[in-house]
Amino acid sequence: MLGDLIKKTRGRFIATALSSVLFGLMSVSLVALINEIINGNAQQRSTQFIYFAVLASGGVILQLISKLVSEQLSEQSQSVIRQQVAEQVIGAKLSNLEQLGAAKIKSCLTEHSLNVASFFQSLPNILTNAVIVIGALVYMAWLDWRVFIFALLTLFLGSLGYSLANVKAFKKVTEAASLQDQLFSHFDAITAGAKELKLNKAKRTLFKNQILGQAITLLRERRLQGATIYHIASSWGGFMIFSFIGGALFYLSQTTDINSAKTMSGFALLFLYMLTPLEVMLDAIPRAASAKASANSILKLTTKLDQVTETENLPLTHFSNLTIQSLSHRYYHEQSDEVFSLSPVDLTINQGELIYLVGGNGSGKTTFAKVLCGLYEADQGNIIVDGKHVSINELDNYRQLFSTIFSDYHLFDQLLENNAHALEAQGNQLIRKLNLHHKVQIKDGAFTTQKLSQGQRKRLALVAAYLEDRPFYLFDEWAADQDPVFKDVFYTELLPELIANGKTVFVITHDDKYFHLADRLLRMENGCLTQINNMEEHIPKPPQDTVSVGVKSDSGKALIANNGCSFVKINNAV
Ligand SMILES: Nc1ncnc2c1ncn2[C@@H]1O[C@H](COP(=O)(O)OP(=O)(O)OP(=O)(O)O)[C@@H](O)[C@H]1O
Repeated sequence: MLGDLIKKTRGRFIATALSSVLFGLMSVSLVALINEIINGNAQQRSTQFIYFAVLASGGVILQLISKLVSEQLSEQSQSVIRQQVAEQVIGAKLSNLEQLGAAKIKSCLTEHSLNVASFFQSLPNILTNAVIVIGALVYMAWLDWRVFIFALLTLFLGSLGYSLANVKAFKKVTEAASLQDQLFSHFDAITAGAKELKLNKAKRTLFKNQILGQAITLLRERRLQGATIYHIASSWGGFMIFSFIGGALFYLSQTTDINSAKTMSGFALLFLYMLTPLEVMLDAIPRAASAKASANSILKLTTKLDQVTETENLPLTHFSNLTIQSLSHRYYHEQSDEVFSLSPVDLTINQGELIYLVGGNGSGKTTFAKVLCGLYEADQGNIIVDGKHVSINELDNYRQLFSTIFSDYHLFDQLLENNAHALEAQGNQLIRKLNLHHKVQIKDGAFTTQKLSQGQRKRLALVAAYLEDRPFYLFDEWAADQDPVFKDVFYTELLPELIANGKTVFVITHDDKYFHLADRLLRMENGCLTQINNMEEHIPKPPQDTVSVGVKSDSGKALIANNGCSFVKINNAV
């Protein structure tokens, strides 16, 4: 993942790395120069001061450049990761997304991306400090090779302690990363379940303390455990550094042949100068571990998102007949070890047909609709459009035939049409037709509001679907939350209008009152699709008397109350 990031931010990464390395080199040279100035003679000093001025001002400028470019690098890397994950999510199969759940995806798009990007941003800083440490070691070797060997030995022991600690700490950090994904699903529940939590104090307390509270505590504990191990390792590293300084000083003070003022002051300067870079590098290790855990989470997510290679062919814009042959789909429920299967379906739909699909809850109507419009890849079977087989790679082109409103539809604020402005007049006309004009309009290619009732929002979704102007319309219980008047408008006006305009319409419905309007009636039962040929038997007889669930009015006449379902005359209303 880091390699990919470096590739995508190459320009800024090279600029940051280069300025950081140069700054590191200048810093070490400055230390060496200071030591030369302290121990040099008066003759050399004027030239040395010129060098000092050049190195110092060059260092300050390079540090500024490095900070500025690194800031840009951080923002760019964050947007690259987010864009990359978002693109993969958008391109993934619907079944993958449903299996993974929104929480994991959100967690990767936010926290995990930020984690990786912020470590990536600190890479140049780590590089600078690494250069300073390496430069200091080289200068040390030049001053005295024995101290240099001693330094290498210390570094080896220090890093050995770190790598041992890292094994344990990384487990905690990885665990924390997956706990964070779970926490995001609880965050979703806070807003999605706001009404339920507000209405039930006991549930709210349990959710707050046991579900959310425990998840937050567990995450905090794992992060803390990981950080504690790293801090202990860091202290071990600090101990090794001071042991080295102490040991080196002891050695230098005991060794007469190298006990020159220049060597001693050189080592003193180096020790002091190396302390901060070493600490920065030690501190970078826990952040690197956390970034690695986040990168792994992102990688795990993206590898579970199957991307389909699309063909160069143009999307389908029309069809005369659409045949599905032995098409089936199955869900596997891991927790209950159960399977729901849609039995192989054979069906031909002709352009301009109005088809109703009926069936009980959980019988598989929505699943079939998703397979029909290509949202789910069928486990077996074929889709044939005008005699041409639709391959998996052409499924996206095939999907462009459909405009759908499922019960969990999402209505975008923007129309998301290339010619959105040109469609405004038509859209506003439809809004008027659906009696929403006093609530909402389309302005600048977007709906002015979505603060509408459930039924009104669904009508607005219908406007958006109409504007898509696709040849095949699929409505999954669209009318379920419409009032009787609009139900009637939908079945008796809107659907026939769509058919009259050459569209094909597939409606999932429970409204038996309108079954007689369909060209064909299909039934789904336990995943089995059948066609109802004797439609009359399934169409309720029109009521012989008019309506009413009634109560007696003051005048003694029965009041008519339309309950929106079937109409029953109650003669003996009291
Ligand atoms: N995303 C999913 N993952 C796993 N199983 C699913 C998924 N969606 C639906 N199911 C299962 O498939 C079966 C059929 O569901 P489906 O939504 O197709 O029924 P339906 O006939 O549309 O029901 P309803 O009338 O209640 O909308 C159900 O038993 C359900 O548990």
